[in-house]
Amino acid sequence: MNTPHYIAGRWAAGEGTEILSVVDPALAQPFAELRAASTAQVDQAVAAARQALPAWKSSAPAERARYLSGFAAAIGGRRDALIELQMRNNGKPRHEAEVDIDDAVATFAYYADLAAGLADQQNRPVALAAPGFSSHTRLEAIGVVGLIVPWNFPLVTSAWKIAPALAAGCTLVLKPSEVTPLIELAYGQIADELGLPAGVLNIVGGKAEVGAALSAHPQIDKLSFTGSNAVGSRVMHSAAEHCRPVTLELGGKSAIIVFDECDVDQAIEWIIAGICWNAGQMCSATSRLLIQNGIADTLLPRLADALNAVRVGNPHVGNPLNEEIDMGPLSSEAQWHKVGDYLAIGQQEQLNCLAGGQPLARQGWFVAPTLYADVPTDSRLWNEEIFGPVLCARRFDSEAQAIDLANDSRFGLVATVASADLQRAERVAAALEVGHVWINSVQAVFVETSWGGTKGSGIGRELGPWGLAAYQSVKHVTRCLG
Ligand SMILES: NC(=O)c1ccc[n+]([C@@H]2O[C@H](COP(=O)([O-])OP(=O)(O)OC[C@H]3O[C@@H](n4cnc5c(N)ncnc54)[C@H](O)[C@@H]3O)[C@@H](O)[C@H]2O)c1
Ligand SMILES: C[N+](C)(C)CC=O
Repeated sequence: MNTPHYIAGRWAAGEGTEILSVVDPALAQPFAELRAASTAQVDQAVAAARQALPAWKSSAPAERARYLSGFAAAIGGRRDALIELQMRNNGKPRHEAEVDIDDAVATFAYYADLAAGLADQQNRPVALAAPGFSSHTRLEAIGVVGLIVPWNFPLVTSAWKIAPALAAGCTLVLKPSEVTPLIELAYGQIADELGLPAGVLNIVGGKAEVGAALSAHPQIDKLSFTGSNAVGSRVMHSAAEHCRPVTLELGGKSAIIVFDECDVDQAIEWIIAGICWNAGQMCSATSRLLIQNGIADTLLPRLADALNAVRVGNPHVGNPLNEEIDMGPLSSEAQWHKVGDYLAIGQQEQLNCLAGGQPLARQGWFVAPTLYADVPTDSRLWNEEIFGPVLCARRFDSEAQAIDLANDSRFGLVATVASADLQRAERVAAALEVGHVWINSVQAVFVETSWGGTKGSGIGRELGPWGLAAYQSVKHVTRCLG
């Protein structure tokens, strides 16, 4: 890949010093490499976005809606290629890669609709208690936005930022993760195909240096970052230097709470989906399992059996068994070492391991789905985001105790409540300090609902109308009628 950066409507070769290796994690083998952008190219991308801003910001919302619908259709048109690339570069099983495409398509289609409705919302009068004045509201694009994303759901996390930013009238510079630097290039190709005005959407690939240059850039009006807390904190520091806004979608250590009256088989399905989807590499992984005492002795051994039965394998397109796997490898060697370190800590802490507990001895970066029972609340595994298929369980007696345990975390992204008593489930959902709660469900995410965390899991919300508002600036025009 010789020209992997999209700047001012042109494809450019990288001028940075770093080489990014694009790896198939199931084989632990690189299949492409590319040169990162230089910081001068970051400047060029931001300058292009700045130049494109006045026209794009003042374009008719209906025109922006047409482009967004075009993105939705064109992603759908690339479905097979994007599925295969995600399987190959992320190690996702086919059915998971399909869900990501559907999510990206739905996101662009949804924000096309919201953009189409923007004209009606412009200049709406505000009722004032004071006589003698009138006021109306203008919703304006925030400006040039820098979007920095991780590798675990590359197409989706980018769509959640690009679509509302374009709908609002912002121009943007996207920095994909160095682990998955090819997948989001589809957005540049689509921009080309649709004739999106040059500079409205720019993509610069690279590692920390490129992200840092983008987040510190004086010509950026807002940063939206999805990734780790460590880097999110740096991005926020850079934003603070310029007193500009940030949206941060960070890590999690989310709880799934299973009450006595829950059906065991259904609970196992939700628990496994919450920890094995994307091999546990989800910000929203429900990696802390809280089980009520009355069901724990039945549930735990059956859960261990079910985890041992998860079909872990190579999702590679060339593998004839690729349709029959439930879970692929971890997406990178670094992540495999990180998860392996936590499994070693689990051994040192002599945790009660009921399933897995080891990286798998085979080619590729595979880890067995792992379950530790009765994990102490001061264990590192109980408190830290592992980002792998590692589940820590504890028992509880009462509803109040479950809520306290679930809320006892520096994170607050999501939670799942499993209970046949819906009044109880709603009560617990209301008491949880998180941004999204599922009741008796796998982690279904709908574009109309919000996404984002409380506490250390981030600042702001994506998706729904809140995701659009994140790229809008509110202005009031007040007139004296006298
Ligand atoms: N809350 C959410 O919606 C959500 C979604 C997906 C992932 N995540 C989180 O992302 C993390 C995993 O992803 P990751 O390993 O790619 O995260 P990461 O923080 O290492 O990297 C995220 C992005 O930041 C860039 N980056 C690295 N150093 C930078 C710097 N100094 N300045 C600016 N940018 C820099 C990276 O190149 C990458 O593009 C997990 O903590 C996970 O919980 C959160
Ligand atoms: C934000 N989401 C749900 C796509 C992925 C979390 O890691």
